[in-house]
Amino acid sequence: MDPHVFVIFGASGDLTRRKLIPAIFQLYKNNSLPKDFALLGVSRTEFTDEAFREAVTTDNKHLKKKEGEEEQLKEFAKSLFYQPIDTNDPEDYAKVKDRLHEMDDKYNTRGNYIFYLSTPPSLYETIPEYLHRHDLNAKNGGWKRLVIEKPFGYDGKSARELNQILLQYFEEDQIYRIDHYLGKETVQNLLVTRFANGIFEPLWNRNYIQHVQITSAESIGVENRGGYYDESGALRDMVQNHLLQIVAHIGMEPPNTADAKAIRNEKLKLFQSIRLISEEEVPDYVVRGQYIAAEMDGKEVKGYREEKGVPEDSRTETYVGIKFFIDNWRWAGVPFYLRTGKRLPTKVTEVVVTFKSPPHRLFFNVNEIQSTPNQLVIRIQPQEGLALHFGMKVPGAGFHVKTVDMDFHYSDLTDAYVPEAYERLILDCMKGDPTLYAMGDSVEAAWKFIDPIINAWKNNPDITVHGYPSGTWGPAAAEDLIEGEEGWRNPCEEISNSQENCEL
Ligand SMILES: NC(=O)C1=CN([C@@H]2O[C@H](COP(=O)(O)OP(=O)(O)OC[C@H]3O[C@@H](n4cnc5c(N)ncnc54)[C@H](OP(=O)(O)O)[C@@H]3O)[C@@H](O)[C@H]2O)C=CC1
Ligand SMILES: O=C1O[C@H](COP(=O)(O)O)[C@@H](O)[C@H](O)[C@H]1O
Repeated sequence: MDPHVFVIFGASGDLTRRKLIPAIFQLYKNNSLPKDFALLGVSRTEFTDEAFREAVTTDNKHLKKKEGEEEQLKEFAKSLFYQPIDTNDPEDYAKVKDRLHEMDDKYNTRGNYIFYLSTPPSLYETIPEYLHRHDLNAKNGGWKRLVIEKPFGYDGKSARELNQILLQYFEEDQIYRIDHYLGKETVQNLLVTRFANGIFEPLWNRNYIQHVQITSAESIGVENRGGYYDESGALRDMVQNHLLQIVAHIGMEPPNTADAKAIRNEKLKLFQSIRLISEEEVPDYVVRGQYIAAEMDGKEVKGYREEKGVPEDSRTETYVGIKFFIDNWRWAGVPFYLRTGKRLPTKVTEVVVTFKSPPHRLFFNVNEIQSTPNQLVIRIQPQEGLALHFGMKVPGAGFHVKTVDMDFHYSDLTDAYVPEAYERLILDCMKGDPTLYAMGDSVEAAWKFIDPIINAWKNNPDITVHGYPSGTWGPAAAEDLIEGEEGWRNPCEEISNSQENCEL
């Protein structure tokens, strides 16, 4: 890997401490960083190099050190530096440039820079422009890459404008739009499951699949991000990016090669095939909800409107359930269902593919023994793995069918270290591999699906925001989305509030 300086704008913020520094420290421990490497933190807070090092290493509760790693952490901290600037003052970027040149001299980093924007999104347009004014975007004299955190835009129009602005200062191959779900091993494994096996793909279409469900549940509330979240809501925070990326992995056609361009092109085609839900259809296809105070795991938790930074009359959704269709040859007529929410019973993300029942039913159950359609459950997190549910004969007289499971747990595959999503994505950017980053046109295509829903909610205040007690699976109205079918799979049939019992 080339030597370089990794520059973080927003270095005093939560994401830097929570995800970026722990990921880069892990890369350091795995010997994945180049020998000639330095990290420059930039934000307004007046840290010295030393104070910054302490804040993001020794004083960082998110950086989990194993016993005996203190020395490594001290060594790693020596490569961290900090430059306070007023991010809104173009002149101040000269200070960043000077520091970068000093580092090039000292660390032989050769003008190769990654600029990681981990600031409020309002700065995603400003920072690239000011970098350009100081010639810090030019490809000559070393490569330059720009990483943009989510949210990428607030709606389709702003995403398009942001793309246009970024492209004035950086070329598309320099821009890395991060979606950390793409860095999850299990999300990448969706492609391997589909395209490296002969058994799934022949069945992966409207002839055999009855419907597809995708659930991404969180038991936490909005924590200290109420201000941000209230402007965003579950639709923008989770569906526009993470969940639609999962849909793309499930729904896309096989790419002709596994390279970045081929995969990203197929995903784009998939996004373009999702049938838009018109504003008028929104009440029938989309359910929104907001968590209310209740007891969870024996503790009373606040309702969303009581959270810090949230207005007491907020109508922002903390839950969304959606039914939609993909209008192409493969998926014609197959309903897809998505749901995501905060303060649901547990943290779990999974895809459930329900297959059609056989055309003629030979075996009826005469007693309570259950028989359900075949389902493939792909667990993204936690207890990552895959389970196939199918019917088997119960031993004894007659033909009684019982649903049994054949399952695979990722943890059985290897003892090898599985990298965190941010670690994988940062490493790819360092290597100049954009495969797991989103392309500008895909992001815009994903917004096209989201925009009419946002508009319907904005223009029609009569569309209900359903309250749901914290610790439940969301509004009852979401059950009605899955009309005439099995209903949402409960990922934790055993004991709903405990992850340990949330079996595949
Ligand atoms: N935190 C998380 O878990 C996640 C965050 N993100 C995204 O990452 C980005 C950063 O999030 P997060 O770290 O949580 O946010 P924080 O509010 O914690 O940090 C924002 C950072 O930007 C700096 N900043 C620079 N200029 C300004 C300015 N003019 N106004 C306010 N802050 C400024 C702040 O430092 P200073 O005040 O010193 O200048 C601070 O370092 C956001 O876009 C967010 O959506 C995405 C996924 C998850
Ligand atoms: O981007 C976001 O993702 C997290 C969920 O990520 P996960 O890897 O823990 O599943 C979510 O909590 C947050 O609101 C959102 O901004």
